[in-house]
Amino acid sequence: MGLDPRLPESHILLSPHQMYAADTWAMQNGTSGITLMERAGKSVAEVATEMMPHNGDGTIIVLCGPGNNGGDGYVAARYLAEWGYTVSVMPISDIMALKGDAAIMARPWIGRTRPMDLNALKSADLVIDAMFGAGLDRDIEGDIAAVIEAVNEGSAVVLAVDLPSGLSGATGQVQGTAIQADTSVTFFSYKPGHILTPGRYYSGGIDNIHVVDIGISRDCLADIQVNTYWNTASLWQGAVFHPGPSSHKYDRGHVLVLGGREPALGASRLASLAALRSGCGLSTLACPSESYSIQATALTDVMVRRYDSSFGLLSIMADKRINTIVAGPGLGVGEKTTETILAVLNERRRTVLDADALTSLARQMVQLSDYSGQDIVLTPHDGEFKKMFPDISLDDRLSAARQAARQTDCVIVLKGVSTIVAAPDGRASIASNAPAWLSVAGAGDVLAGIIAGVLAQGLPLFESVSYAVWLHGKSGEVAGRGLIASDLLPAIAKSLP
Ligand SMILES: NC(=O)C1=CN([C@@H]2O[C@H](COP(=O)(O)OP(=O)(O)OC[C@H]3O[C@@H](n4cnc5c(N)ncnc54)[C@H](O)[C@@H]3O)[C@@H](O)[C@H]2O)[C@@H](O)CC1
Ligand SMILES: [K+]
Repeated sequence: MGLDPRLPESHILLSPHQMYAADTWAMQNGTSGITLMERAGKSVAEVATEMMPHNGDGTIIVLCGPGNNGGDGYVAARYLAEWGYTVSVMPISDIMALKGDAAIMARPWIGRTRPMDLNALKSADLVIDAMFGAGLDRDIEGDIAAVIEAVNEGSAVVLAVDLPSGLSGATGQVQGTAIQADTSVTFFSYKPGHILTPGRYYSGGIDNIHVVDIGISRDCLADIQVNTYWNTASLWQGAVFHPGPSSHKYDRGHVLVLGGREPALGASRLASLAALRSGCGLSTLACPSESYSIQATALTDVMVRRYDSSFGLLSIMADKRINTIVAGPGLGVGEKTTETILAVLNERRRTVLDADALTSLARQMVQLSDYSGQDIVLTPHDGEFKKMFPDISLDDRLSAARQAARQTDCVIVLKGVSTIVAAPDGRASIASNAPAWLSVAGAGDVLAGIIAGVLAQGLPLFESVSYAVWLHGKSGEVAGRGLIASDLLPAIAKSLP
């Protein structure tokens, strides 16, 4: 079982670097490294027993690496042997070169230590991967890569200690090659690499990553600048608007969606309806005169206005109750769009820029940082991101989103399997709840609308956008396989927390 997302602080993700700080804090405050390792290894052994037949049959091989991850492996092996399992250790490096806590933990191991045997690895019942964890600092190559390939090709069930070896805990990327684990046991908190993809899949999937308490007090967090979060309820639940008995629609904000011309009329409709479903009080779609009657006929719950110039748009926006704007879905790419967006930005409302708005801005090299201090959200997918930020590599998506947020002073929603929300102040959330079938035409338009609908309710920006991304993923799950974008609209209502 993975971590319960409703638990307070379950959303905190510590990078390997921050985890070292937590370990160090614990050691300076009375818990020795040996004690931490003993607890870590014991909890690995406990999870291992759940993966083995209960009659004690079957063979376990523990692959032990050169550092403290290997130390955890020796402890796990000792407990499993004590509990009657057939377990052997296969070190991937010279045991005599072990240092510190790992060397201390290798000493009491009196069970079988065997030389590397790829065939034995392939046919074991369970392989415990204690080769590398937080200390992975380069690509895996050569003999060790061959060991990993043998484990991945073999029939053994695989339990990874802390992280599957070869997986970066910071980025979720594979360094050279990586163990494909069925289950992982990590300590104190998830690491970003467990939630980001492909790391989440290499770790066994979110429900199969156990986070265990090894006795590190939460007090250590006071000394660690946590800025990366799993996008779950405990991150944003304090920031969700729940209308009270006397609440009025005007308390819940008014979203204005800027629509364009044929053939993409549905996109802005989806966004304007998604905004309403997400709890804002009112939603208006502004569109050019030529598409007015089509949009007005198609929409019942959304008000429809016409505008044919920036001037016309500004007269609609003279209504100060309109507090959030969505520009992009179906707006069209080009100079006119850029001009419209600049007119909107000068009005200083909360603004969501998506799709055609992003492409138009990228072409004209508009400096969004000129609007610094405003609440602007950009929602690029990879293609749009590359056009907007050609100098930022997407190899490490978390860093890329953070860099773009800092550069533009906007909140970046980098859409993908694990959508990242990054704020200019360095905070970032990573979502893990979007089902594969959410990737359909129009789903992005719905997301832009949900974000605006939540933003219109006036709650803190980063938490609101993270919540909106979560709600979009949840709606995809509720709508189920085979969904089309408009199925998401009723599903939003069923997904509200
Ligand atoms: N006292 C502690 O600090 C605790 C540490 N814990 C465990 O310790 C781990 C971190 O230990 P370490 O910092 O020793 O790091 P690791 O054990 O993850 O690995 C470090 C070692 O691997 C080598 N290495 C790194 N990348 C390599 C590559 N690509 N190819 C070959 N060799 C490579 C390094 O040179 C170093 O010798 C955690 O993941 C966790 O499992 C837990 O026991 C909890 C307590
Ligand atoms: K490992």
